[in-house]
Formats: sequence, structure tokens, C-alpha cells
Amino acid sequence: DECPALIPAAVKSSLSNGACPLPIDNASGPWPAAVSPWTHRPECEYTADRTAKYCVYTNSRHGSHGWSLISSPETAADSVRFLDIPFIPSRLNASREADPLYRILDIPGKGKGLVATRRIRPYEELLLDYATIVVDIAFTTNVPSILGYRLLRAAVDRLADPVSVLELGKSNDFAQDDVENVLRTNAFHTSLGGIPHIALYPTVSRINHACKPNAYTRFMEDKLQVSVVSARAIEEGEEITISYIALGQTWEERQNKLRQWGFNCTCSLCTASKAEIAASDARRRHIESLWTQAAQAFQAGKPYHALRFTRQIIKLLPSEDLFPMYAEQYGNMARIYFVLGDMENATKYATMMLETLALQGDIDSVRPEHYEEVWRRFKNGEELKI
Ligand SMILES: C[S@@+](CC[C@H](N)C(=O)[O-])C[C@H]1O[C@@H](n2cnc3c(N)ncnc32)[C@H](O)[C@@H]1O
Repeated sequence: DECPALIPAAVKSSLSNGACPLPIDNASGPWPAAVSPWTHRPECEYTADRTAKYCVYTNSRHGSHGWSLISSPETAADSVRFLDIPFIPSRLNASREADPLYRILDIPGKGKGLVATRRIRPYEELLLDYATIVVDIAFTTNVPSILGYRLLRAAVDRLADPVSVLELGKSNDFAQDDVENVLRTNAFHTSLGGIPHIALYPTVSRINHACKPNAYTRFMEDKLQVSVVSARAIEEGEEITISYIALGQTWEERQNKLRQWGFNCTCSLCTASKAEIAASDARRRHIESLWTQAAQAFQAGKPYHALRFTRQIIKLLPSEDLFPMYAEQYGNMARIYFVLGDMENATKYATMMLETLALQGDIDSVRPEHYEEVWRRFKNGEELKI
């Protein structure tokens, strides 16, 4: 029961006098327009205690793969705005379609993965991906599984190409259903109107984990999009990798975290010789302890000690390829100099931090108001994050 084409936002708002879209569910009017802008009639299930209802909403033409959302009727009504974000393949995507930067290939011991088709410069945006399935976490815990699996299956079957989702990696030992397994193996946490959800990004899902990754993800929760950016130069034929866990951890900490993802890591760092792993762990522990000492010294009113520790951290970061930690450490240097009243050095390090954030794509460009924001936060003792 597919609906007619999506009603354009301009028409929709004149129809409803600009009011918010009303919640709809499986009992909404019989005609297709009653469930617009969704292309399919929602299917719903109640929680075990029957106090809440969750439905699957699909627009099979949104983005590159279509979009299915399993959520409450209220969250779905609030999420209609995502359908108004026009899907115009970016210049990047359009030119890359003819000449993509990556190819999906079999990677020994890891299933499929992404491999660079040419040399990629540091901080290049490699791909842009759209969430294709988004699920409210409360649905997964509160709706009885048998009923829930029915909605999960509908969420996939209504997409333009269900197979592209069903054939994604499945490595979760606890999942009892195929779609559940795909989600548990591949989905990321996200927030929809402040409510915790998980989101599946089909292309990013093909990127394997490495403990010294050469790329990182930038989530744009307000658009349900994610882009992947190179953290350093990537050579032609090299696998593109991201880290599924926080950077900088030791071998044992990493194995514990990754086991929860359902696999034993076979990245180059985890399969290095015992001696190399021990040396890497020692460097990582050293960086962490310097960080603790820097924070303690700063709090104890010993800024010169804090400076010394932070300088050492900055020197050690490249030894473990921890490039994404630079911005934070430059920020710490700027904060210490600020407290010392040395505005020349505070500005120098604030500039290094902002330039790094701009390179990483966290901010568009370095602008005067960014400095004002940094000084304001330092004055108020707020956590440093732009
Ligand atoms: C998000 S998927 C990545 C794409 C997946 N290889 C595929 O074929 O669709 C995550 C799964 O890939 C495999 N994987 C990813 N990184 C790995 C690594 N460093 N070592 C071993 N297996 C890995 C595991 O099976 C993991 O559950």
C-alpha cells in the first residue's frame, strides 16, 4: 500500500496551517494520504504492559536507501522533518559515484571491508551516509521479542533494497533474529528528539575496526547523517578503518570492549608481537598517567607542572597515532596559559586547537567568535569542547 509522492514541505505547511504533524498510527484514515509523508501504513505493537505503542514508519524514497523508523507515534510525528532535508547527492557523492574513493572487498578474517581506490589525503571526506533504519531503544527492551521481530522485519522489507541490509555483517551471539543480529553488529547510538535510539548506516557499517584507525566518523545527529574523514594519508589499496571504541586504551581494555561487539580484534596492533603490544601498552599507560597528573596539578594550583605534563603528552601522541587527541591537548595548553595570564601563548594554542578542529571538520572555519567562546568558557571554568 504505497502512498503517492511525498507532499512537499511548502504545501504541507499550508495544508496544516503550519501546525506540527499529528501523530499517526495503524488506525489512521484508510486512504494513503492519511499516512503521508510515510509511503507505507504504519504497523504497531504494544509494550508488554500495554502502556506504550511503537510503530514502524517508512519512507522508501528518502535518502539513498529509504528510511524506516520504529518509534512512538509522537517521535515519528516529530521526525517527519527529517524527510524535508533534501536528498541531493553532494558534489562529493556525485563525482565519487563515477570514481569512488573506496571499494567493498573481502578482507581476510574480517568479512567485508572498505579499501581505498587511490591515495587519500589527510582530513578528506571519504563518504557521506544516511541512516536507513532507526529504532527506539525502549522498543527493543519493552516490546515482547516475537512481536518486535515482526516490526523489525517490516522495517527492512519496506526499504527499496532489503537485501543490502540483510547481507550486512552478523556476529552477535545473543541475537535470535537476523535483523536483530544486523542491528546489534552494526548500529550506532543516536538521539531522536532527546530519546535514545540506534541507527544503521549501511555503507559505514562495512568499515572494519582498527585500534590505530586511519579514519573517523562525524555524526550529524540533526540530519541522521554520518560522514567518514581520513585521520592521516591513506595509500591506494590500504583498508579504511575506524575505531569502534575510545582511543588510547591498552590491549586488554580494548579486547574487553570489543568482545561486547562480538568479535576478537585482528587489527595490526592487536596481532603484533608480544613485545610490540607491551611497548604500545606502556606508552598508552604513560600518556594516561601524564594526563591524570596534568589535571591534578592544574586543580592543585600548579599550572607550571600542568604545562610540563601536557607538553609531554603532546610529544607522545604520534607514537601511538593518537592524532584525534591533539585538539583537546592544545585546548588544555591554552587553558593553562590563560590561567597564567599569558594571553600570547593562550592565543597561540587556542589557534592550534581551532585550526585542528577546522581540519577535522568539527567547525567550518576559524572565526573571531570562536576565540570569544573559548575565553568565555575558560573564565566560567566550563569543560572545553567547541
Ligand atoms: C560493522 S561490521 C564491519 C563490516 C563487516 N566486516 C561486514 O562484512 O559487513 C563489524 C564486524 O566486522 C568484523 N570486524 C570488524 N573489525 C574487525 C577487526 N578489527 N577484527 C576482526 N573482525 C572485525 C566483525 O565480525 C564485526 O562484528
